[in-house]
Amino acid sequence: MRAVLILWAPPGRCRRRNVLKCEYAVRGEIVNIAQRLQQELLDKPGTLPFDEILYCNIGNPQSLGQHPITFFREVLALCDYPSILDKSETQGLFSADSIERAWKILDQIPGRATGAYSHSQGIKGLRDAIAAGIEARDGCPADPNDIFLTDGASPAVHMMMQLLISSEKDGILCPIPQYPLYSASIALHGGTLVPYYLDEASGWGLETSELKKQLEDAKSKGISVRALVVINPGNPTGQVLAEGNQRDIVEFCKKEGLVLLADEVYQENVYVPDKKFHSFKKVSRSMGYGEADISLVSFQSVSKGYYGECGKRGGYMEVTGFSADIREQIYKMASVNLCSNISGQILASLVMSPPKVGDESYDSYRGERDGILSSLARRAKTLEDALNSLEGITCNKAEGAMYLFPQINLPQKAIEAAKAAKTVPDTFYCRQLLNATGIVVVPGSGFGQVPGTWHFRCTILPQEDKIPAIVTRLTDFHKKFMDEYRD
Ligand SMILES: Cc1ncc(COP(=O)(O)O)c(CN[C@@H]2CONC2=O)c1O
Repeated sequence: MRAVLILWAPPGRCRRRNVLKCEYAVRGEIVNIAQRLQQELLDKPGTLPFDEILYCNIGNPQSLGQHPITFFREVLALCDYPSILDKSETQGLFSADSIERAWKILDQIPGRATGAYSHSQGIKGLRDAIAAGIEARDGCPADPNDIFLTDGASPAVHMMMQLLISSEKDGILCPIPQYPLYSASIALHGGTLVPYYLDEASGWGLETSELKKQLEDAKSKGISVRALVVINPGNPTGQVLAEGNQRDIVEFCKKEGLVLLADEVYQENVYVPDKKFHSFKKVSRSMGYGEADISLVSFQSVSKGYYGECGKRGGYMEVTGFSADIREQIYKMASVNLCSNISGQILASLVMSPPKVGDESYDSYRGERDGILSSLARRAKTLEDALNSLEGITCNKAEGAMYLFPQINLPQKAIEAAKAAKTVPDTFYCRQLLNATGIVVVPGSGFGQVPGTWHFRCTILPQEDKIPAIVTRLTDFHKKFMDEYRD
């Protein structure tokens, strides 16, 4: 059964209240304190117990020293300044296949101008390349007309929330812990977040019994649940779903007529040998479900993976299983923003259609890609082991994505001290950690957690030579903190 979207919005919804309700902890209170401390380090060197701020709050790899992929940047440079292509010295500066790919892309852009508006879904030739990449990944057909290129995955998520939510009676099932883009977008659009709790004891497992329970609970409160968000690999939790679990989720959405919003921005970030990324598109088609059976929106981004091109703002949503009139509304929404930026569009096509075996750049591309991913896997393991060695901390493995999300069993004295400081315990801990070490992490309360449990999220992104210092500073701080607040 296909999901039905209500495209009518009640008059007088208080948008100002929605803005006030909206929160985004990844760049919240702790980061604001860090930026003040950063200025203090500049203004008054030597006055703080550390000499640099280590930003472990945001999945922003290149801000922490990760290099971009050479082939991607060669193609971008050539596309943005095509007259280089006519110069004889270019052959010696750029690989033959990046020159060839740049010509191919420019021939697909009207006027060969990356400064021109494009089709509101994105340049058709680039969507062809992305669709081909999806087909190569999944082994099932992908239609370029189902692809909407966006300025990162974030605006695509906002667009879908705008379409799905018409009042606070419209609910969206979201994982807890969740990436706060979802809670923020649902708040901004005046909807209701319907939580389903991931099971920390089973490595952040997603049980369909929990989905059913939360769905029924929402219905009993008069909430009409429209969609189910799944983030796979998970942020902040780092789990990679087993294919059988994904089949159960597809079955659940089909049975309940829910739109499946599959956030797959970490699809290239899988670090454990016993897990593999399967797209929900591939899983649903392998179950024999097609356009008429399930409404599925798959999100991808150029911000993650091994490319980490966060600032280029590229990504897409693949929209399948919606009726023509709803597709028309989605296109209308996209057209209001005219188009996404062309560099982001080009990058999204390169991410989904990178150099192949035999291409001149393949070996260097493969070396850069594997080097980054193997380093991320090592950093994840080192930090996971360090966290698990600390008193009162348990940390599930980061099977994928870019984060660790340890649980801290805080002494009652620390909980009382947090209350006295008019803050919640995990924020109190993160604030103390920052003030003592310069390490910036995000309190678990910014992602949601089982009431009475406390966590923080730390990225695995600082370069490997920085990891020992982070482990040392964190370990020393934690020992002192636990001694100070021991019951
Ligand atoms: C699960 C998930 N979906 C979407 C996005 C948005 O990506 P775009 O850059 O394409 O809009 C992010 C970004 N990750 C945020 C940003 O850094 N740290 C985070 O947790 C994310 O983690």
